Amino acid sequence: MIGLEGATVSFGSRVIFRDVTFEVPVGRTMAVLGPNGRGKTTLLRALLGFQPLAAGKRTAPKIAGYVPQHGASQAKLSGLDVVVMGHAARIGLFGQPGKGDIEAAREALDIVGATGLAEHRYDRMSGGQRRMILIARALATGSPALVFDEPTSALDLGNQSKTLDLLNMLRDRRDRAILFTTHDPNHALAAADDVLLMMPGGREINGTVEEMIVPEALNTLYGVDMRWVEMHGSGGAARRAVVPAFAGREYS
Ligand SMILES: Nc1ncnc2c1ncn2[C@@H]1O[C@H](COP(=O)(O)OP(=O)(O)OP(=O)(O)O)[C@@H](O)[C@H]1O
Repeated sequence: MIGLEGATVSFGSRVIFRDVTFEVPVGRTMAVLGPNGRGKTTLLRALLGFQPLAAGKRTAPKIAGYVPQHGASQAKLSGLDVVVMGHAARIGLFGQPGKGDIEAAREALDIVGATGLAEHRYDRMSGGQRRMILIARALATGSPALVFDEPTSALDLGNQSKTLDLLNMLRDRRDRAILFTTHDPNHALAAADDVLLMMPGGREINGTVEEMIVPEALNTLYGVDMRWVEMHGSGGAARRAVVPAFAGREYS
């Protein structure tokens, strides 16, 4: 389980969030949405213990799989080297990775469909390729908690779809607590069970996807009119998406 209880974080006199409580049990996935600068990354960092809490407490395993928004460029390391670092906390600072660590890393690369990147230099990869390596690194920790900071940002539509499929595949295993941030409510519809909304003005609310991803709440969240659209997905099944009223183009 991962979560916060009565958690407050401030930078100097500026409170980023106050008295936030939520939990993600093993087997569920939560999406966190909120406007730019509202504190989503800070919340993830607080959850993982990188950011001290001014009040409250956090629950997280000692080692969590964390996928940051931007991975540092890790000069001259191969994709495989970076994924093996997912085991670094287990290996220890001066330890050498053994056969088992390399096997675990290769398996994680296989799960994310990035086996072909194993021998490529990480610092020469595109943003999307690095993201896949970082996801594999998080899986290689073997942790029951996975935390993703905007896993679909800066990805083209095809890679957004692949990343959402991957999140769903991990969710369907129901053996981890998964948390991800996103700016797209449809990504919460696609890959989450629960949602935490960090509302403007410092209020947080959480509930199931069905309760939280509704036009009224999103109107308030972003200050933009939102509406449902009905459509047929690639499999022919009826689907609902939520889009801003500015989407599309007038036609007659
Ligand atoms: N170490 C820090 N010291 C001071 N202020 C900080 C620090 N880290 C973050 N902030 C501020 O806290 C606020 C929340 O930042 P954060 O990155 O958590 O927002 P976010 O919701 O993830 O934003 P975005 O959607 O734009 O990525 C911002 O105003 C940011 O400038």
